[in-house]
Amino acid sequence: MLKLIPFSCVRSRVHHFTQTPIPALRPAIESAPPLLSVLSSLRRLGFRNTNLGGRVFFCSDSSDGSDQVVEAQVKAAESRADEADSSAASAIVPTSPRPEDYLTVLALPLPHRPLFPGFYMPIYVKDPKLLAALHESRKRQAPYAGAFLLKDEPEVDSSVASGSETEKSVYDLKGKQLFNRLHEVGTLAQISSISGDQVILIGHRRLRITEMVSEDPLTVKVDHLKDKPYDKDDDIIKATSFEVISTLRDVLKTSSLWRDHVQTYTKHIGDFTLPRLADFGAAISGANKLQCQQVLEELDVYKRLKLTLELVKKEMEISKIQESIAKAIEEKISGEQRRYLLNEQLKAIKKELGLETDDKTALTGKFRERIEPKREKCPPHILQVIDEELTKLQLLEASSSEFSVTRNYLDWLTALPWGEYSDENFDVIGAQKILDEDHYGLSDVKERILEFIAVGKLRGTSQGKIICLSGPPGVGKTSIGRSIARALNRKFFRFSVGGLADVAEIKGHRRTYIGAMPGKMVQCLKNVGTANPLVLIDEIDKLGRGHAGDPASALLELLDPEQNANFLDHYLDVPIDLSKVLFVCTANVVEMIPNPLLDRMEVVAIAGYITDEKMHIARDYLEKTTREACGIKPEQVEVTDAALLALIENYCREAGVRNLQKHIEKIYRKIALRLVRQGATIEPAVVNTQDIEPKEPKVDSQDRIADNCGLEQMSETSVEADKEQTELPANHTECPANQDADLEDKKESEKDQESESTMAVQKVLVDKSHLADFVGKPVFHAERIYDQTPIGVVMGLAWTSMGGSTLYIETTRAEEGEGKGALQLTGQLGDVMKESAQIAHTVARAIVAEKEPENSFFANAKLHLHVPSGATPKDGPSAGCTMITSLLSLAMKKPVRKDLAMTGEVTLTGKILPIGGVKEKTIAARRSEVKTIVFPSANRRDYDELAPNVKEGLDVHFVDDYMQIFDLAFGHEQS
Ligand SMILES: Nc1ncnc2c1ncn2[C@@H]1O[C@H](COP(=O)(O)OP(=O)(O)OP(=O)(O)O)[C@@H](O)[C@H]1O
Repeated sequence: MLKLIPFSCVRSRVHHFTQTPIPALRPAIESAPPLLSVLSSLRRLGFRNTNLGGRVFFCSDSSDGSDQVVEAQVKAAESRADEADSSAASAIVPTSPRPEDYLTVLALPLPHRPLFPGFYMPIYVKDPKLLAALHESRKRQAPYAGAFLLKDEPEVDSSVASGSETEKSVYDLKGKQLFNRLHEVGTLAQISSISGDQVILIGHRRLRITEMVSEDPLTVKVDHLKDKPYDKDDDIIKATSFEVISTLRDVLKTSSLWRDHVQTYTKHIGDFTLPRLADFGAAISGANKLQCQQVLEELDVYKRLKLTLELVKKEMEISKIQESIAKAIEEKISGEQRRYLLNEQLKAIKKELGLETDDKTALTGKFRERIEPKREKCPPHILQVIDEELTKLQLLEASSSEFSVTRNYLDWLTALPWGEYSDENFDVIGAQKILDEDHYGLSDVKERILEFIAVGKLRGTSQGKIICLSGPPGVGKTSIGRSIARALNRKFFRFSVGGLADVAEIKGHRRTYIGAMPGKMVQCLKNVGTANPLVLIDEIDKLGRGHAGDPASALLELLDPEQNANFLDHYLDVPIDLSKVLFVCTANVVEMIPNPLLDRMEVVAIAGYITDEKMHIARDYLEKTTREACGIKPEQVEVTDAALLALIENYCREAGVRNLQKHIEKIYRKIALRLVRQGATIEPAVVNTQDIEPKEPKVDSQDRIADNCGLEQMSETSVEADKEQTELPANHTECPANQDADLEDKKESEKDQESESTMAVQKVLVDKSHLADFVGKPVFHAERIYDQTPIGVVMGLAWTSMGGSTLYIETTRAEEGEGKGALQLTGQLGDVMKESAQIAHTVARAIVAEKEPENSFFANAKLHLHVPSGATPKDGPSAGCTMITSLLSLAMKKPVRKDLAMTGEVTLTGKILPIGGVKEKTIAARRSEVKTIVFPSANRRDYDELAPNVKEGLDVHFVDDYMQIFDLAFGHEQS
């Protein structure tokens, strides 16, 4: 590029320099030939060149004695000089074409921004005719055209139209259409270079279109505009320009892009007169095209400066925001980098000091350390797998997924208790003590465990076994499991398989799956840390069907003593010895356990508890634990036997004791609340919350009152508190005599009491009479719906998963008429029960025919047999004998004996077959106050095994044939 610059002293011969270009040079420069031509023109004009510090200076002695110097930045120029049409070489020349030479110009549309004087702008000319015309004008040494900003198309929504579409339609504009779309004011642009369809324009001065001359290519007549005259010493103009400059300077500090603009401009134009300053500011700002056009159209220099100031100020704000965004991001990134670097440094330092080895080494060390103490007991094949995996771990890349799989695998392998066994307890007496400590009764289970211990003692080692405890809910199956573990000194692990449907829960997932885990058994071993725990598999009768494999079969492998010495978990993939594990399963209904599983178990049935047993459990176990759990001391509370009995008989009649436990908890929670309300704290001593005496002065009198009312001692404060809360009960009237007798003593001791009263506390008494205060009104039990069974109604005994219960068979005549004999059944009866009703009908008919030949009841009566409660589904053959009795009662119009209940399957010939659930049924019969029970003879053994307290007071008959029942049921009436 060529530029005239001030240059005072290049050589001694050079005297001064003027900024004015040499008139002789003008033609050469104006025609903008390639650089080499310029250089040769200069030389022809007598300039000599000299090289100073990489720059070439052209010097010449002028006729008036002054030197004029032209500096050529040859370095940049030379590289472009090779291109014949080099635009850069034609350069920004601070000379202007004469207006009279360019009154008619080609109109170039600018789609994006106007061109400001002194600035470059590349544009693309797609119109071939226009391009040809531009080439032509360059050839004619008149490389100037008018550049005008295009107006937005009014109907096109610029936000919707995509950029490329807009551009395309702009290039398609021609002639009049294009003319109408051009802004009036534009710039005289020097065509610096043309390469392909790219044209580089250099802005010179403002133009205004006056009229269109020709359409294709669009040529227009123009006026050359001049800035309005202005006073450059005017204070306001000065101040505005300074503000523009200072704002520009501020922006320059932050924006490197602007810095480049300024450098280029200063280097090549360097014209910072006020109009140019305004143009410069607007041109380099990021303002939109209309704002820029506004600046271009403004000929008043002051106004232009003001417009520019607005734009640069806005630019300043934007650059501030940009700076803060950049800063924030930089801070974040540098913060993270810093942390990373520090961590790396820390690692390196630790490694250097030997404090820490790298991840892999540390991990391997950890696993080796873990397995080392177990090495002796660990089976060799396991050790081999561990060693192989450790070697593999060392070879794997720490970030690879394989690495984490191997690490987790090793974690499990090394954490398992290989060959670790807890010392077993072979002390039968000690074990019995522990079992009795935790549970009342359950003698069958306890006996079985003691046998197990005895065998273990004799053998010197115990064998893994599967015991299945079956029984209704809440009879202590789960809790005795825990107690057995304690008695055997084994670790306890419980898992419930109720609803379990995925085999992977038992056998684990293969290691290749993401998030793979070993099965429950391996988790159990890791958890308990010994290889001989007691594993309680809860709810085995509720095992799910299985959507991925059959969980029952997987359990089979786990439980079978033949197979489980080499149990293979999918995740571990090495055989584990589970033969020393004692499995205890629990189930409510044994029949629901898959047969192959049941076959391998020793089933110990736990029937429900009778009232007497429940009393013991409540008194000695449930009450104790609940009291402790509530933080109540024994001396602070008394629950009477009568209250407990009422609770069992009226509120908690089910087979188990869970409901009883809940009720006891409820009572104790209420007691705790009362005690707290009454201010019970450290010194518990006294009182029945129900039977409150106003004053209680002396110890001897207290004893007497306590005898009558359950009141032992009372403080003033507690009395006051209780007066507010409790009404005096009925039995309060029993006490006045004592009160009267002690009245004087009370008065005397009142003063003494006052000082001690704050610490005294009441004792809460729970009696049958006010049990409802604690647990609400008793629940109505519909088990015994008839006090005296009417004709056609007989009580049967049933067994359910919740324990035993009594049920009635009701028969009545629905219709009568010659030959109408039929039987209708209701009560949600299953197929087996329906069949047994049909059998009963036939047998009953045969008996009547034999006993009362003239009785045509069955032949002519349509009968209806119903079993309440209708909403409960029922099934089974054991109600056969009850149905016959009910039908016979109706046919012979005789009610059955009072307090009789029966159960037994009947054959068509009247034979009685055995039934199940003898204990449950006996207990249920007792609950319903039945005195006489009929069981099949085949069940005699089951009955004999029952505890004496269960059998106490019952008249039980064992029968083979229905006729025996007939005699029992109706014989009594006859007699
Ligand atoms: N004979 C007993 N002696 C002392 N407490 C008992 C006795 N039987 C049951 N319990 C208590 O009853 C509560 C319920 O027992 P548990 O949960 O073991 O019943 P479960 O038979 O396992 O019931 P489910 O079949 O519903 O699982 C426990 O708190 C337990 O301590």
